[in-house]
Amino acid sequence: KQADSHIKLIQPLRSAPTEEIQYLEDYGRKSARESWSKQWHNRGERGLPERPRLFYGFSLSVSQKEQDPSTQVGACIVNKENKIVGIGHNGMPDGCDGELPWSRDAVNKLDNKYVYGEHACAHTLFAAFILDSLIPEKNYDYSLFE
Ligand SMILES: Nc1ccn([C@H]2C[C@H](O)[C@@H](COP(=O)(O)O)O2)c(=O)n1
Repeated sequence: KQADSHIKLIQPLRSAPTEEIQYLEDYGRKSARESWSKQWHNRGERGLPERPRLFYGFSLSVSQKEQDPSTQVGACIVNKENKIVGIGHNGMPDGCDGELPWSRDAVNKLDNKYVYGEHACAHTLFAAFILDSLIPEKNYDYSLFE
């Protein structure tokens, strides 16, 4: 799909220091609550551009929804206009929560999550494309993000 070349996938570094993760999570929540349009083109106090930092914050926040007991990964898909077109996390396919195993090293490979689980980026990308095809006018409510 042509849109592929226009999107950026933003995922937090798993090795980020705890305090930075906490900061980004708080930042994501705070930004969702407040009107921050005036800051949109500004740089944050830590020197990072506001938007990537905000997208990181959302990714980190949504990763907390994941049920995988060992690793929670969030993803945020942003189009060429820097609008969020998808947000999601790793996990089992929709509708299969509670049905499939979370084991990592069971002897029988079919008892391991890796056979069934979806990476956060794939899960989110898929959902974004479904949304895109269901609403071709792209008339999403982006007011929260602008
Ligand atoms: N880029 C990545 C890498 C991994 N994940 C997910 C896939 C699994 O649910 C989990 C890894 O589990 P572990 O081997 O750490 O028990 O993380 C992802 O979504 N995106």
